[in-house]
Amino acid sequence: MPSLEDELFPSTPGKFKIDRSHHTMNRQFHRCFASTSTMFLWALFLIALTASYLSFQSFVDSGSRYFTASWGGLQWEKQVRTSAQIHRSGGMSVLVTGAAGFVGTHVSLALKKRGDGVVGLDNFNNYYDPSLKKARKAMLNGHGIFIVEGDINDSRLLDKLFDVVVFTHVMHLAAQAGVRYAMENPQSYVHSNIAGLVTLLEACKSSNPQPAVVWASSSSVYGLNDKVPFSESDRTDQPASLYAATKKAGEEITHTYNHIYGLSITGLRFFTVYGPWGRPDMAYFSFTRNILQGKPITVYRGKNRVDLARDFTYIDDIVKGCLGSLDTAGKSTGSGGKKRGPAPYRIFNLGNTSPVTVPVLVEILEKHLKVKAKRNVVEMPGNGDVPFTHANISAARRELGYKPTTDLQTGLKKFVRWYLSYYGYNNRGTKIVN
Ligand SMILES: O=C(O)[C@H]1O[C@H](OP(=O)(O)OP(=O)(O)OC[C@H]2O[C@@H](n3ccc(=O)[nH]c3=O)[C@H](O)[C@@H]2O)[C@H](O)[C@@H](O)[C@@H]1O
Repeated sequence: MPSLEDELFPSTPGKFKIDRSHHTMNRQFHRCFASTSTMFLWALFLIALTASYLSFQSFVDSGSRYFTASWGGLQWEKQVRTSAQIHRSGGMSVLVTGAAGFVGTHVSLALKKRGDGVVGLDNFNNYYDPSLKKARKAMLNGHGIFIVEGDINDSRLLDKLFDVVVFTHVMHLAAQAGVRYAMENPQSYVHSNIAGLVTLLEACKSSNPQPAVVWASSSSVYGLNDKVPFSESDRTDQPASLYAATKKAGEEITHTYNHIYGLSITGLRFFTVYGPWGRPDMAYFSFTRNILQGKPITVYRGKNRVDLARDFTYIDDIVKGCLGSLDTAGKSTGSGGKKRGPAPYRIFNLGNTSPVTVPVLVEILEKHLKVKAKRNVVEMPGNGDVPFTHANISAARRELGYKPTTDLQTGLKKFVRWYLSYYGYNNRGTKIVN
């Protein structure tokens, strides 16, 4: 039988080595542990020691979180409140996630300009050049819009924001975008488009009153659907990329929050949005950069040498669709995390209804840039792309008053003008050296 001494101090090499040949010490140990009351005291002492260690650890943890967090404090709360203030009668206070993103910047600005309260949230990740996001933020700051630097996965931050402001609406645009990047970094899509979405919906559902939620789905949910034009009632169960799959999952997830908790939900299927302050990862943007720098561009082509086509949609039209969605959203019905009645669940295509092929996109850019592109035409790799997109927008026209007015020629002209000025080119496409 092992002695009590062996059980308390197992002879693990290197730990608590006791010199067994030392008689005096041995006797002292036996005396020490002989009575049960001494043992009890030792046990109490050990428990107290462990407990104080654990509480010290949690103090250190929360302390470091407090010191490293880029949000919180009285001054911060004041900035959030001021930014959320409504300056028109019947206006709304909107939390815009992904506010330093392309669509987020334009929507935030449009809301602020018409007198609504806006608080932005963005994690400024480096999926593409964060300096462009910082520049958008600076522009928004200049218009009195405060952008909180934080992640939609941070439930403490979201709860805090809902504590500080009574948001009537949430415009949820934060996401991991990009169709082809999903093969490189699949986890980031799950992190933002699934986990982040759920964290945000949890905060919305628990908020009292609940806000109405309008969020960005994607035309990519139509996947391999070949019935044209794409209508909201068409099949969306054949996604061609993980990106599309996470957006489709978002549509199902938001449905459950509508069904169980009474959140008012509007999902917007954006069709290849482009324009000034756009996303550098998208074709029209990266083509422009390469053409100006004299570098080749890769133009994908579909099977049987068929050109790929997109229903490119100009940002100002998309903004009108977003504001129309917020204006017609209808209230959430839940409170205290409980549904009190049915709430609206809507999905709309926001497209342009006139697809243009990628080679024509390149021709338009060449014309506006006055520079010839070096094309490298390759067969579309199996990387999640779909051959074409084409929106049927009758539902959005009917319910939101959505009516796109900018064709690709006009929209790209505005984009090119912005690009040249932002990146310091003169209007002949020559870089201005300071
Ligand atoms: O409509 C949408 O829902 C999606 O629109 C875009 O996705 P995509 O249409 O693929 O836009 P681009 O990446 O700009 O590509 C446009 C077209 O150019 C083609 N392309 C792209 C890149 C390239 O180097 N070469 C090239 O020919 C693509 O195959 C595609 O046909 C966005 O990137 C997605 O985030 C968005 O959800």
